[in-house]
Amino acid sequence: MVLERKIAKHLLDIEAVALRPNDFFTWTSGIKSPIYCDNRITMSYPAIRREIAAGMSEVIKDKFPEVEVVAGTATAGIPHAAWVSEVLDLPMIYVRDSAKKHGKTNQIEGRLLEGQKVVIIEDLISTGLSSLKVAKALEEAGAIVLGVVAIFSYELKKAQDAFAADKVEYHTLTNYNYLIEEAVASDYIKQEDVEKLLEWRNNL
Ligand SMILES: O=P(O)(O)OC[C@H]1O[C@H](OP(=O)(O)OP(=O)(O)O)[C@H](O)[C@@H]1O
Ligand SMILES: O=C(O)c1cc(=O)[nH]c(=O)[nH]1
Repeated sequence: MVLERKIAKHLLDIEAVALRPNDFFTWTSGIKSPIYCDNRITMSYPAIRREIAAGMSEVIKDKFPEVEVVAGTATAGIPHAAWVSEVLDLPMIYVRDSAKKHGKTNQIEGRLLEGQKVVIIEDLISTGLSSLKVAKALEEAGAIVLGVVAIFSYELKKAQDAFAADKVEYHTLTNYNYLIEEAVASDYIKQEDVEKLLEWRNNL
């Protein structure tokens, strides 16, 4: 089984994926969705989180070999960034959604030096705006952002456009299409649900 299908299967098996066709979830962007993928659940499964860290590390070695620092996005990207930085033996930082209101008033925590080459670790990409906000904060702090690596993406057209507009490269371990394929193969959903789920995503 290819890694994309394997990770999708793990997300389904640990019930990280929830479907609520009659009571939509609200995403961070405000989008109302019949599906929510809670990748935070992967923290509770050491074998799966190790597979994610190994997968992300391979992507980084392949696509961003000059990386010097791994940056986690607050909050869900932080634990994965920690595990990836351990695999790659690299420094880690994390980036808050906004600057702290007290203490050192940092948005970026950890040591970031001017001109360092950074890869951002995110758990999930919907519109991509959270990742791109982190990329902007890092660039404003003097970093060179090589790209973003995430576990999952809904592959929304608006996310692809936003990453392209900001010239930020991104890679994910799996995505919505693989998740749906795997959900049908594993009998989590029926063929009739597939059309509805794809139509909903394609119309966003
Ligand atoms: O691509 P986007 O449309 O920006 O959405 C994806 C973001 O939403 C979730 O974070 P959330 O805001 O729920 O915060 P958390 O990481 O603290 O749980 C997720 O962890 C991503 O960071
Ligand atoms: O866009 C979001 O906020 C979002 C969607 C999703 O499926 N899972 C998640 O953690 N956040």
